[in-house]
Amino acid sequence: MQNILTVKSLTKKFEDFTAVKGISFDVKTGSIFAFLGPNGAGKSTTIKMLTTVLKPTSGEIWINGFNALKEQDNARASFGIVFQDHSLDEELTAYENMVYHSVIYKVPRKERENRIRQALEIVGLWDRRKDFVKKYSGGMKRRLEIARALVHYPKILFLDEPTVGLDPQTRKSIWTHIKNLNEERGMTIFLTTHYMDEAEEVADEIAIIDHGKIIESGTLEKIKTNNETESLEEAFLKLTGRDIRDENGSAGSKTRFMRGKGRRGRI
Ligand SMILES: Nc1ncnc2c1ncn2[C@@H]1O[C@H](COP(=O)(O)OP(=O)(O)OP(=O)(O)O)[C@@H](O)[C@H]1O
Repeated sequence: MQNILTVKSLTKKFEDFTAVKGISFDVKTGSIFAFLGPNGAGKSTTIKMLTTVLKPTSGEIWINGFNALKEQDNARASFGIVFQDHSLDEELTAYENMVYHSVIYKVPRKERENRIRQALEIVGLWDRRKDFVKKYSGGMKRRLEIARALVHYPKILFLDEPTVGLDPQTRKSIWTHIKNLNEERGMTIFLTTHYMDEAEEVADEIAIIDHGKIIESGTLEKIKTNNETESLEEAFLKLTGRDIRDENGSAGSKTRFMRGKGRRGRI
C-alpha cells in the first residue's frame, strides 16, 4: 500500500523550546490514522506544519507525492482541513459558505454546483442548504465544515478534534459520516481526538506523541500487545502517565493546566 503522507525528522522550535522533536511517520493511502497525545504534547504544532500553516524548523513533509515545503500549492490542493474552532460564516447560508470556500479553492465555476451538492449530500445537509448557519446545531456545523473541506476533492482530510464539544449521539453521527468517506470514497483520514474509545474504534493506525516525540505507533493490536494492556486508554496512560481526557470534567472543553511543563506522572 502506498503512503499518502510521509513525515521525516520533523522538528519545530519556538525560540529555545522544541515543541516537536524530529518525528517521523507514514500514513497509508486510504487509511484512518489517529494522532494522539496529552495536552501540550505537540499535536497542533504538528498538524499546523503538515497543513503548511506553520513552517518547520527542519525535516520533510511529503503529501500526495508533493514536497509540502517546496510545492505548497500542489500539497494544499491535496488535503482538506477541519480545525477545532468554527470558521463558518454564521450570517450566510450553508450553501453560501460552500460557494465562498469553493472560490477560495479555485473550484472551476462550471463544476461548483455539482461538487457542492455532492459534498452536502455526503454529510446529509443538502436539504438544509438554504438555512442560515446560525440556525444550525453544533453537529450540523461540524458536518458542514467537513463538507466544505471536501469541495476541492482532497486526497487526505485532516480533522483536529472533529467531535469535541458534541453530545455522544452527534459524535456517533459524525463518525458515521467520516467512516463512510473513508470506506466508500477511499479518503485518507488523519485525526486527533481526546476520545480514546473513538480512536480505538475507527483508527487503522495510531501514533502517540508526548513531549514532542512519538513514543508509540502501530495498529491498536500492536500497541495493546506492546504495552500488555486491554485497551488503548490503558496503554496511553502507561506510556504517558497522563489521562488524555478533560480533568475538569466538562465534556468537550480541554484543560490547559498541564500544558507543556513536564508534568509526567501526575494524573
Ligand atoms: N507559538 C508558540 N510559541 C511558543 N510555544 C508554543 C507555541 N505554540 C505551541 N507552543 C508550545 O508547544 C508545545 C506543544 O503545543 P501544541 O499546541 O502543539 O500541543 P497539543 O498537543 O496540540 O496540545 P492540546 O491538546 O492542548 O491542543 C506546548 O508546550 C505549547 O505551549
